[in-house]
Amino acid sequence: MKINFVKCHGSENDFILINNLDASLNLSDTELAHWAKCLCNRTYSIGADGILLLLPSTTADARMRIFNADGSEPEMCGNGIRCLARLAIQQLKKNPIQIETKTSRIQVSQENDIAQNVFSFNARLQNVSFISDDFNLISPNKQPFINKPISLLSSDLRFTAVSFGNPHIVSLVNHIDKNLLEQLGKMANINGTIFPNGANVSFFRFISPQSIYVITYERGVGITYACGTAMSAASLLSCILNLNQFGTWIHVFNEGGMVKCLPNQSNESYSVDLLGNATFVYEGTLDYANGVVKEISKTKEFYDEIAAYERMKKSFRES
Ligand SMILES: N[C@@H](CCC[C@H](N)C(=O)O)C(=O)O
Repeated sequence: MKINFVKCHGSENDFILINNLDASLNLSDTELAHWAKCLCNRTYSIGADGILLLLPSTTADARMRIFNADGSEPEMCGNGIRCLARLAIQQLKKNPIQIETKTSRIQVSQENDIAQNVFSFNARLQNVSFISDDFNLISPNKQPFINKPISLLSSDLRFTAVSFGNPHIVSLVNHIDKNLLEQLGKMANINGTIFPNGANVSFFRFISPQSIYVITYERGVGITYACGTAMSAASLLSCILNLNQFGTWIHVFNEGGMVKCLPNQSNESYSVDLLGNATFVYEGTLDYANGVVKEISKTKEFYDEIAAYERMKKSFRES
């Protein structure tokens, strides 16, 4: 069986995107988890932070499933949904569209390019919550956990817990210490002692008004170039901490580039528009037989897109 895929990235958070809109591919959850572990391996296979599946939906225009590199299935992926949106909008010839995720329905749209020839998409993240069963152990009284210490993680940092479907804790820091982030990320994801289902852990730094930097230890992956839901969480927190203002676009820089976030507050409900690239790197084919991937080949490379994205990144370094 030959399966086509697209290697793509959002802020260099990279994915293997499989179009199964016609439901012709019938893989069990165990097989998909196994595929994610094998295909995301950067030493022996394609290499990626996760696999994305574009599927038909009965409640929206399309459905997304994502599997992390370790085979776990998270609820949501902000960078991934932009890549998936690109393929779905192309296939369905409709813009905007609604995409069903594990816990929500998200409006995605193609927008003006954020930089010349950098295909750009917006995801309106509305299922934002400070209360979630994922935070029961740090907040047994089910109160929002905002800018407070988590003694099991650190004696001096303060964290805010926020769910975008998937659980995040975010800390404002003056200096980014990647080793510390990795250490805390690992601690937050062992044994379910602090978070029953693990959590994504991020540090963010204030650069200037409307400009922050975010780095994330992703549950099920490790430190990535960027995490879309984490950047949305950090931009929201920057407003809560009065560093930025609701209703104003924030440039969120990351190891892999930049996205723009627009945090909004209406009464007690929050949303974040996440606008950024969805870059195709190459198309390829997997030859799959008897439960084993026999051969992986590249069929088309997107050199122009890769170059446009590199130019965008270079322009940040120069400014
Ligand atoms: N990279 C993603 C988040 C992917 C899921 C995450 N690792 C989790 O387990 O929650 C993003 O861009 O949001």
